[in-house]
Amino acid sequence: MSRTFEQEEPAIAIHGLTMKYGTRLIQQDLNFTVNQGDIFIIMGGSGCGKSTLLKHLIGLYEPAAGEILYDGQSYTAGDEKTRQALRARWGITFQSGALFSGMTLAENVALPMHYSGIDKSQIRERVAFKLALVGLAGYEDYYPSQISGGMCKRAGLARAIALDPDILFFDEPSAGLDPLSARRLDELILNLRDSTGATVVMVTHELDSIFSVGTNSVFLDAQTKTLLDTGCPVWLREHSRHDIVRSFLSRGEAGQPMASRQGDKQ
Ligand SMILES: Nc1ncnc2c1ncn2[C@@H]1O[C@H](COP(=O)(O)OP(=O)(O)OP(=O)(O)O)[C@@H](O)[C@H]1O
Repeated sequence: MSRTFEQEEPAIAIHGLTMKYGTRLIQQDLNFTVNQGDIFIIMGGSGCGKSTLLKHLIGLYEPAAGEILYDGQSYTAGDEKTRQALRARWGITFQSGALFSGMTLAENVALPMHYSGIDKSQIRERVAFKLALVGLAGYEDYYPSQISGGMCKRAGLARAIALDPDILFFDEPSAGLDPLSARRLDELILNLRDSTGATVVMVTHELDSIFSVGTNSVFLDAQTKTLLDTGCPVWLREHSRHDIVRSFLSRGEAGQPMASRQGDKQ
């Protein structure tokens, strides 16, 4: 499917989404959009439902109510064929979604390619290209145990972009990294967005990341069990009408934005 930035449809539109575990309500009546090319941050206090929202976005859980659309196409109401076609356009990296330790970096990155019908003769070259994109050229034959945590995260990104996804989903991409490696990962995410044109959706607690790469966001509140605000994090820090959002975003020093912002205003 081609990626057209001129189109009016948002990359993702969420209408009246309610999420539950059994009878336990996590969040209700969420309405927001993720635009093409956004680096969209899902934020909020601990336990408010950020990962739960991400899992709904990638179809791991069914909404208790509401609808999720991609490029105007309903995933929620879609049949399995529609859903499969939509999923094929996503790249996903989970915090715990580590690399397979018994496989080299090249084998890890090649894994999704083997299931996608890509010609075997092209795989090695494509893997090398993806590893080069994340700064790991020449590391094809290393095992995860032979490289640093930051490099492992970057290899995870290479695997997530193996099939040229339109949307990248990350859960706490920089968790466990030292500040310098976390910053490098942010820069990489920004570069990948710019070089591949993918939309990025990520859960993160890290204020530095939120401000340096986030072009758009949603703030979930555990108490009211709904979203309080949506928009560019830098803008929300100054202008959210909710004290709790401004105060959450004012904790600590905010770095200068790295992103060439597409949504500095709401
Ligand atoms: N599979 C599950 N079954 C039942 N309850 C769950 C499940 N997963 C998460 N929860 C609960 O749902 C709530 C939201 O969890 P979630 O992990 O989405 O929050 P979060 O905002 O990502 O949290 P954190 O910032 O601490 O990572 C929590 O109270 C959690 O205990």
